[in-house]
Amino acid sequence: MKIGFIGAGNMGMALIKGILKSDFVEAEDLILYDPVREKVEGLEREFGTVTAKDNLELTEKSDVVIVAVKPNVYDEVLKEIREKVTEEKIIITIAPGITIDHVKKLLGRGKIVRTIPNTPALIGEGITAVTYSEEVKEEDKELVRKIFSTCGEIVEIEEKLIDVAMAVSSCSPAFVYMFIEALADGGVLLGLPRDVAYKLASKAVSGAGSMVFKTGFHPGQLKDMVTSPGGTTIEGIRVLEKSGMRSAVIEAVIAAYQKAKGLK
Ligand SMILES: NC(=O)C1=CN([C@@H]2O[C@H](COP(=O)(O)OP(=O)(O)OC[C@H]3O[C@@H](n4cnc5c(N)ncnc54)[C@H](O)[C@@H]3O)[C@@H](O)[C@H]2O)C=CC1
Ligand SMILES: O=C(O)[C@@H]1CCC=N1
Repeated sequence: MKIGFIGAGNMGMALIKGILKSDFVEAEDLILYDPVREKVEGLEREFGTVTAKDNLELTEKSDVVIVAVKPNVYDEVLKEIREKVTEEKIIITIAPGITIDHVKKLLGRGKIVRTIPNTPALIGEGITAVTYSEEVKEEDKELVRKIFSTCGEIVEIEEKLIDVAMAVSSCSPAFVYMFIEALADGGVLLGLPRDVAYKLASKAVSGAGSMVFKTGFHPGQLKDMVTSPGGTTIEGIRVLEKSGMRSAVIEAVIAAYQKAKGLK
């Protein structure tokens, strides 16, 4: 089974490296194209992936094609590969705002899978939201699950919620990095060495995320387990609530979602 990647930028590269770290496919089963040839030739040298001459050759040789270009390049790429897309090929999109209907109109055929991954895929800690066109059979879904499971978790949701998932899990790593920076800055202000502050802050954030994911406890319950009566944490919470932290985060999610509606 051959998996092609059109585009090896930040997200494409995270998925490629996530897949390479697993033993799901051999490196030679990954066929890559990016006009910035150094990106894919570097992978070929390091891992033994295959560099395609162009997107057409990539599509012809691949059973699954993952289109990992910016939303405004999608139309150009889909029109370019159209002649090589057969009924049996699985075409996977990873961009906000690109609907299954839109891809179908441009390609005319193929099994379309719409996903939204995130960059922690690079270390196998990603999560990908997935939705399928009706042409996708159960065995194809199983294959898609296996591909994205090499990069972390997957959730299957209705297409109308994909861009909501994008805001919550694909944009949010950037929001969380800002939070980590801010936590560390606070520590540095109070005298912690910068490297120690990043270690403490990042592990606290990933550990807290895992507590929610793995225990299934309500985040409020976990928060209460940290917050001793009359203690230190509640003092910090008072300041965060006064500063409108929750509302700011909700507004950020809405803004990211709304932006997806106008993309392409
Ligand atoms: N960066 C992220 O965290 C996430 C990105 N996405 C989506 O993934 C897609 C890619 O985003 P990034 O990797 O961040 O962007 P990027 O700009 O880092 O990568 C895009 C890559 O596409 C290549 N490219 C441009 N024209 C091409 C063409 N005609 N054929 C083949 N390759 C071409 C570029 O050279 C570049 O390497 C976007 O649609 C983005 O919305 C989705 C979820 C998360
Ligand atoms: O910022 C962006 O547009 C991309 C899509 C989701 C995360 N990064």
